[in-house]
Amino acid sequence: MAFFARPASASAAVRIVNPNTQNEPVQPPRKDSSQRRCRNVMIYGYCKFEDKGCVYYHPPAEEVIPTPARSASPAAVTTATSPISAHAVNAPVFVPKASPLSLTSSSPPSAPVTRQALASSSPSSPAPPDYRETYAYSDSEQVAELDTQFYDDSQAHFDVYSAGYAQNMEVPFYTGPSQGYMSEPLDHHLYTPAIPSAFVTSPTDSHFVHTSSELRQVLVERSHTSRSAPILGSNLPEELQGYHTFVPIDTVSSSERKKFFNLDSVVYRAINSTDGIPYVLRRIENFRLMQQAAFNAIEAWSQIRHPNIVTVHEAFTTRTFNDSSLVVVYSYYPNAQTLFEAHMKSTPSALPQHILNGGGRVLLGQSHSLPQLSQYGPMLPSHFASSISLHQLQASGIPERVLWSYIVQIASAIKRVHEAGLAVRTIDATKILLTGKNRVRIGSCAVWDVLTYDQHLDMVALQHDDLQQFGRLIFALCCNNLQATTNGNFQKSLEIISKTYSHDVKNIALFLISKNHPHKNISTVFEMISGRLLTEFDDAFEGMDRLENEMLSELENARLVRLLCKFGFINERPEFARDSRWSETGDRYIIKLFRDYVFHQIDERGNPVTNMSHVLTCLNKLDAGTEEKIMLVARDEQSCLVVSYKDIKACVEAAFRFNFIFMNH
Ligand SMILES: Nc1ncnc2c1ncn2[C@@H]1O[C@H](COP(=O)(O)OP(=O)(O)OP(=O)(O)O)[C@@H](O)[C@H]1O
Repeated sequence: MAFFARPASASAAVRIVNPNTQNEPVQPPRKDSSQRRCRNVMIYGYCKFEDKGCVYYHPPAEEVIPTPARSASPAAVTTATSPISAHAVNAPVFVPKASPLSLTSSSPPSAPVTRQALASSSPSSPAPPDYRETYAYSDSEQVAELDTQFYDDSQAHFDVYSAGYAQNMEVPFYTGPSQGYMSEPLDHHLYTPAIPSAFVTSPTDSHFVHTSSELRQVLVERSHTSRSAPILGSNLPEELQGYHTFVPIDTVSSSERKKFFNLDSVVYRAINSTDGIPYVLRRIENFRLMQQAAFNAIEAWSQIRHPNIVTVHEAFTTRTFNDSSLVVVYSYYPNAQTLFEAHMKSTPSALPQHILNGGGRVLLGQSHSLPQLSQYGPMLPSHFASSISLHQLQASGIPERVLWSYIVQIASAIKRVHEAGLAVRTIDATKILLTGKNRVRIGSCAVWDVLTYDQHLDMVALQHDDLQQFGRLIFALCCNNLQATTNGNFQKSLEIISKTYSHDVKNIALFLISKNHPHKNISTVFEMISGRLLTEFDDAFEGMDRLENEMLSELENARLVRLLCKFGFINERPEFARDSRWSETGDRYIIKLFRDYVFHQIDERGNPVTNMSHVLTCLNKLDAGTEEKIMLVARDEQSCLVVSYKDIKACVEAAFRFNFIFMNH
């Protein structure tokens, strides 16, 4: 009989051998099934399928060492040939291959074993061991739950496969019924559970981070956007200053030229050849650089790293576009929208008429209104849906909580810039980007500094102007109108703010747009909004907790992919075909059997079992190298190995190292 025996020192694997063939040096021809001793008898001393069509040999009762009495305590069930406990190795009941008739006519799975039934079962009345009992021994608390699960699953399996059974009689490999895997209890230490509701203020929503499923959708959409292909025949340069694959971000017809305030401007996404990362290139058309020193501002801006500022990377001039253009390069945020696009640009066609007529008006600042708006979600980009729905309804502004979040973030960005001795100069709804849920970043920085270099403007005045722009922005957002403070709209806008928002909002907005205020600077602004900062901190930290939790579950993927790669490297190497024993010996043999155990399970009708949770459970346990033991059965069913995940992990590591060394020499 051929089997693999690891040196005792190298592995804790326990071999379960067939006693009839123990001394045979080579693999014998396969016996007729009727002569082969039933594995259930070998393991459990008993086969519950003996009278139900099991074709294997069942020795008379006196030949079999009796199975120990059942007990609710973790009793060991020993076998005639193995000193180990079948329960201890989680050995599933061996269901014999039998004629289709005998199995299809077998009775449906037995009724579930309840905790009461287990407790009342007499120790002196031997019964076929049942792997439900394994759970009872290991954790009695789980029995009731597992019983139900087991029974339902097995019933379902019975029905699902019964039709196709007769066609699948050539069973190449078998390790036990699939029900065992379906009811396998997960070791929750190996999995990342959803964040417990006690850890967050709201189990479903958080201010800065989407729910898990939304987050995934948003990230996938961003990934798609940043990989979108360039438009063919767009006449864009193939390469410019180390950037390639140009894609215009905001495609507009030539009749409606985009403006950077009053200058013609185009925004592209392009990939940097050095780091392979996409960037945004803002091109200002027809700009002639008179002095190289104008780029000093770019140098200063590129030093600024702030979570609410779109980082400036570099700038250059070019004639590639058949004019003289200034190009400033920024970090790229896929699917970013300007505050104007997100909150002010009307999309009337996307809204039902009764809403447009005012019937759907909702009170601002009351977050409980938001869920009702989800019905319009599909028309809106999902990543902004929860924060912009109110605005898409053309109500007069945005919720107060969101507004304060913007105010705090923009104030923080301004403070950083002013402290660096610069002025922002682009605090405008068309230049501030919404890059995530309630996350804003001031974009297009530095362009004005280059454009107006020769005007030698006073920095203090420019910083003062920043605060006024900030005030105008708050008015615009509250009133949903870019012209809220001009064209005679001021009084009306003030009324809207007074009616809709808190006194604090009105105060800060008025303070910011005021002229000649003696103590007007960004530090005073922070004194005024200090009461709102803690809410931002709290929400930001909660967002971090959520993201960390999401990250944890993704880490599992990386671990599992690495493991799968190792399997791929080790198993069935065609270049070793000359050595037919390549995967039949040593560590590789255990790995091969384990691979079968994980991926090539078949059910009692010979159908492949594609149970992902079984695969994930096994791989996670393998990665963790647990002490839990499993029984691996050779393809010829002549030998079994009882090994722990820890042993298998050691085998994988050793074989992988061997492969690696071998391939590198
Ligand atoms: N750094 C960036 N990352 C991702 N997208 C950006 C970035 N900067 C700008 N965009 C996007 O490019 C598009 C055009 O930007 P632009 O500043 O021209 O906005 P706009 O609304 O067209 O303003 P204007 O009315 O002044 O032309 C906007 O949709 C904006 O979201």
